[in-house]
Amino acid sequence: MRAILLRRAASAARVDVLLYTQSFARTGEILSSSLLHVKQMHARCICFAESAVKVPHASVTPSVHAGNLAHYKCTRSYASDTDAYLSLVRPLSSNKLSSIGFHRVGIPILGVDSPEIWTHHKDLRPCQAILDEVSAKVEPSVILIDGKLIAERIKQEVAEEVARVKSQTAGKVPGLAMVLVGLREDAKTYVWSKKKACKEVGIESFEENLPEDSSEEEVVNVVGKFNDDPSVHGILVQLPLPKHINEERVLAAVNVEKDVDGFHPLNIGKLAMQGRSPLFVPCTPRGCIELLLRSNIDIKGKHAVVIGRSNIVGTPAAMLLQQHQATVSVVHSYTPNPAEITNRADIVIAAAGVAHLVRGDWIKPGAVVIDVGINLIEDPSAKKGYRLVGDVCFKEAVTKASAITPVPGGVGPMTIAMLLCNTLESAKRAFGISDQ
Ligand SMILES: Nc1nc(=O)c2c([nH]1)NC[C@@H]1CN(c3ccc(C(=O)N[C@@H](CCC(=O)O)C(=O)O)cc3)C=[N+]21
Repeated sequence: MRAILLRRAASAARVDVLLYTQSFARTGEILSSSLLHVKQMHARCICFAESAVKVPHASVTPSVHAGNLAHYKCTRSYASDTDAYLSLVRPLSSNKLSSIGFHRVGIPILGVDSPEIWTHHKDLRPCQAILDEVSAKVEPSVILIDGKLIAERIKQEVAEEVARVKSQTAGKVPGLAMVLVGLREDAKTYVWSKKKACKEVGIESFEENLPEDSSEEEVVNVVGKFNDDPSVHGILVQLPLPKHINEERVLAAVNVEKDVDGFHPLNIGKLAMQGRSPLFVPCTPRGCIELLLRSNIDIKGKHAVVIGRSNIVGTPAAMLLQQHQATVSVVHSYTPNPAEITNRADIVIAAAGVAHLVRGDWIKPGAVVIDVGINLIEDPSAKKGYRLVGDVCFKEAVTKASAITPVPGGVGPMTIAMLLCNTLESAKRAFGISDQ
């Protein structure tokens, strides 16, 4: 099964090297040294990890990204064999790959097992190298959409409203519960920043940390406990969950009236329908729209292109843009001409999870670019040795766009601000308090 998937993926992506491992975290160092070879060969490479971990290890991610030779994307979990399976650490030429069976067959790859792998890194010149050449050409009129600032304003509004709720309910405040399974570093950071934001605006936060090997039953039980707790108005199950846990079942267990992430099928379903109002809209897509609205950017009648089709960003973002009267195209890893389609967009929302996927030539002059990506890339000049970049090659796009969000400081802080808004709205519904 795994061999078939790997072969399919390799032929789809026209890669030279395929690295496969059970977990980036465990095999980081081995991968790093293999990737050095890859780098020297100027090969195209894809790394797979069985665990759905995308970013975490500085030791791996920067190497993967070094020189933009590689793009990687963790796929869904496959059959879980025993040891870390690092079979294909083979920096081979394409010819050699063919000789061992990795043909460029070009078959369409469809079906549930198809991994989401982007294959459009045509230009192997690292984005960084081009940057300095173009930086002189930046349009002075381009608007930098400051997500951090806008999120701060929203947090102030939320804080004022929380105070009003408190005074009208003899001291009751909104409550947000977070369920974290396992000990992923990045997840802990996110949960920490969400708790901090809650504190800033007067929302009470609850946290339940479950061990990585918890059973689905245990996770569902914790969700149930928060469902029954009247001081909790929002429940957030931090994603991704460990692979032995059925995400669909856990998310469906969240009381739809406390689903501040907006991931409950009923909320998503209503979002997809005309004339229905979901109780909650997913935070990141809502944050993108809010950035547009608060920057006085018209959505109505505009052509919007959403890059990526995930359940948590791409798909709900496309639905939300339609609710706002945009004409929407969704570009994904099987779209043959993503640059061409994106180049027709007035508004681009990039949510593919691939660093620097969107290059300058993808952007129509004057387009508005919202970059949802959060990717770590190697940067020796940075204190930690890596830095955060988006799905958009910022310095190229900034020469074309009329407005653009940075990473960090763009969509990220808005996700948290929208979570606070959703929690506040939920509490107001529970307390029977209307908007003033
Ligand atoms: N059930 C669930 N709901 C989520 O909303 C959810 C999730 N699971 N799993 C993980 C992702 C990721 N996420 C982020 C939130 C804020 C920033 C953020 O504030 N980023 C800052 C900086 C971060 C930094 O510097 O490290 C920025 O972009 O400026 C990033 C990422 C929410 N997620």
